[in-house]
Amino acid sequence: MLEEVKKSLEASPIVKKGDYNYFVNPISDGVPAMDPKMLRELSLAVYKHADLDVDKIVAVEAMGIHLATALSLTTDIPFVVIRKRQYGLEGETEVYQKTGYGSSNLYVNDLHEGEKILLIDDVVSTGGTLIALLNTLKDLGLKIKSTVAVIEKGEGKNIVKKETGVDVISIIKLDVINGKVVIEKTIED
Ligand SMILES: O=P(O)(O)OC[C@H]1O[C@H](OP(=O)(O)OP(=O)(O)O)[C@H](O)[C@@H]1O
Ligand code: HPA
Repeated sequence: MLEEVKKSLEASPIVKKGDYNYFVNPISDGVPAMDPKMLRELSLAVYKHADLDVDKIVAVEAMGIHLATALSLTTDIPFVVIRKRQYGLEGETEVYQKTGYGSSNLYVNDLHEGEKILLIDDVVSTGGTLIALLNTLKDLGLKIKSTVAVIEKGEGKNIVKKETGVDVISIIKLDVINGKVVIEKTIED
């Protein structure tokens, strides 16, 4: 298990975004093309390790969406997307997200006090995105049963734990060292 995922990640090109070493991969970018076997493998790993006693799967735009879709098709749990687009719907909540290379506003819709959720995204790196979202989702009175970042880059998970107290489930931990992706561990090791 996860051998194809590891191979694909190790082959990721690195592009510079300012000082930030950004790896490019099907899981985090949809580039190059995603092998459906790999998506199934990742989805199965999330299925095995996350708490699925939830009302909704919550995806973060853009690169949480395919992961949430795959999990939703396996579990029959509905999913909702936290978008970068503002709709101005009643109850919409704005969240400011900052990553290692940019920032934007995110918009939370159709999540209601007391609902149990599984939050899923592709990568946790500086933790900026998950920290901002977890704080907002807690303020909205949601019960966050699982938080998944399929890939943990660097110290992302520890930073989120320190700032929010939340344990992020990650399937693969990696870092970029000397211009290359190095896999540090997987959830199965
Ligand atoms: O831990 P952090 O440093 O916050 O990085 C993680 C975030 O960065 C990427 O999002 P991005 O805003 O690039 O959007 P995308 O999903 O549309 O690529 C990724 O999808 C995560 O949401
Ligand atoms: O290096 C990265 N690659 C892809 N997505 C990301 N999201 C945060 N960092 C990265």
